[in-house]
Amino acid sequence: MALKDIYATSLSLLTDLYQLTMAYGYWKSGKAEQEAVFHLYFRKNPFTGGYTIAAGLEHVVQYLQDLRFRDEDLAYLASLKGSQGQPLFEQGFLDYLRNMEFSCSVDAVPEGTVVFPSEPLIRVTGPLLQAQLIETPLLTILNFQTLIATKAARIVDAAKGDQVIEFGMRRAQGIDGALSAARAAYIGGVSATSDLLAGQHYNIPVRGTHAHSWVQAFDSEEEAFEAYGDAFPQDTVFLVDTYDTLEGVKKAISTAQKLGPKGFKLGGIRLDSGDLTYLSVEARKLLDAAGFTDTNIVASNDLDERLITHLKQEGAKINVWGIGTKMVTAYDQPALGGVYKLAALRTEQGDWEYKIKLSEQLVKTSNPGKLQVRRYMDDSGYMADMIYNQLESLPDHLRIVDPLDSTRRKSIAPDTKYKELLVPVFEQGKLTYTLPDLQSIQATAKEELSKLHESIRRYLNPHSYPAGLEESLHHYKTALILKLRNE
Ligand SMILES: Nc1ncnc2c1ncn2[C@@H]1O[C@H](COP(=O)(O)OP(=O)(O)OP(=O)(O)O)[C@@H](O)[C@H]1O
Ligand SMILES: O=P(O)(O)OC[C@H]1O[C@H](OP(=O)(O)OP(=O)(O)O)[C@H](O)[C@@H]1O
Ligand SMILES: O=C(O)c1cccnc1
Repeated sequence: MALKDIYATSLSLLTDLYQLTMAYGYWKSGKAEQEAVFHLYFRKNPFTGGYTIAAGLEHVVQYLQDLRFRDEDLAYLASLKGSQGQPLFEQGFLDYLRNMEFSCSVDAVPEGTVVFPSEPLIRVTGPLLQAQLIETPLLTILNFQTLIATKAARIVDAAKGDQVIEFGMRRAQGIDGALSAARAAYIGGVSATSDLLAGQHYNIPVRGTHAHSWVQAFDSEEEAFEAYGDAFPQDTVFLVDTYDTLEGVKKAISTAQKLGPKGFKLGGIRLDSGDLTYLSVEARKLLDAAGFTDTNIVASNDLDERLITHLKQEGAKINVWGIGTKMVTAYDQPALGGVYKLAALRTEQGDWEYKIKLSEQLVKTSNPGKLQVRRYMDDSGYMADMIYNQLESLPDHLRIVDPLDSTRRKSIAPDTKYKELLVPVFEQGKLTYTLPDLQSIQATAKEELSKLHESIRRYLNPHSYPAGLEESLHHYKTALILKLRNE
């Protein structure tokens, strides 16, 4: 199948084999329709940071809206054989899949929202078979986009108001790695991408300069700049480091002076190697001395939030940052590690039975119930988050238990303002949520970050934001762990 056709077909098989074998097992044992609650959450903020930006929900919605097993999907499943050559799945099960319509309720945290460990980004309530089947694609989509949106937000924060352009496609982890990263990076706050496919599909502004090969293709740097300037007289950026950076800056200036009378405007110069502080300071002096005071200095070369911060501290005169590899590959944390866990099952009597996954490490033990996250705030910003079980009534006096030290508890004063993070997205399979456009999501992320204290946003040893379990949920969880361990 041609590459372009893969993404054009059904994504119903975008899941692990074990989701289908479990689905078959649920169907055979009569558990397929049993009502279940699953939560998708992560356990640690990425990049040893203090926050995470939720991203990817729009693609989850599109995937779920289109979740139907077509003839070609079922034919493939019918072709799968066990070790004895017998079909893996019975025809009756394949017929069940053919008629299956997505009927779960989905609640999710809107894209661009800041989130913290253990908080459900998505909650799925519905038939066990369906709610299980979608685990892998939901994780695939949200883990990656959330990771990249967070990385981009850190980089944009380090750039302190300078423009950041995403240049990563060539170094991304494959085609969707590039496309999804461009979308997520935009949510995280970059101004533009060099990726035209992302520009076309996601309406992200596109920007670019030129490569070293452009300069190499001419007999001299002057000729190269002049030809590019002739072709693009407005806001052109010349890459100046092909041979000798400061000589390149001088040639960019003389070209701009030569083409000026024809209406040419030098938008910027780009530095892509060498000591970026020294070169940007010297380049700024040359540009200013020639009257090009509003010409931008763009820098690229394996940059990330740490290097940008260093360069700024060193006094670099860079005001536009081109960031590729380290943003789209989420350097130096290649995956978010989000998980999807069963938290409640409805019994035959109609009651909810809460479920937990035990682990030697407390942070890896899942949370039981049907969870919601309440975020408390005052006029200066966000104060604390409380994860609670919506199926139980809340006590009058609310306290949040620190997940890392259960002796530390934070009382919530009555009448403290709050919002609930999970909002309805699908009600029994029907989409009830209006998807915001990407520009609004980017604005949401910016506003959300402004509500976090600076000490939580800093990239080095940030303060941890108070987020934990509501006290009665904490007690229930502890009792359940003890009961299961004793059993
Ligand atoms: N002043 C600086 N302080 C800290 N790091 C810097 C500074 N200037 C550049 N860097 C970073 O140092 C790294 C290596 O740059 P270096 O100059 O050694 O090689 P290079 O410029 O990539 O060489 P080339 O691209 O020609 O192979 C890059 O990640 C670059 O962003
Ligand atoms: O450095 P990044 O953050 O990944 O940004 C993207 C890089 O892509 C281009 O490099 P190119 O492919 O020409 O290779 P280079 O690294 O030799 O410059 C560009 O000049 C940037 O350096
Ligand atoms: O337009 C640019 O300057 C660009 C695009 C992709 C990668 N590096 C640079």
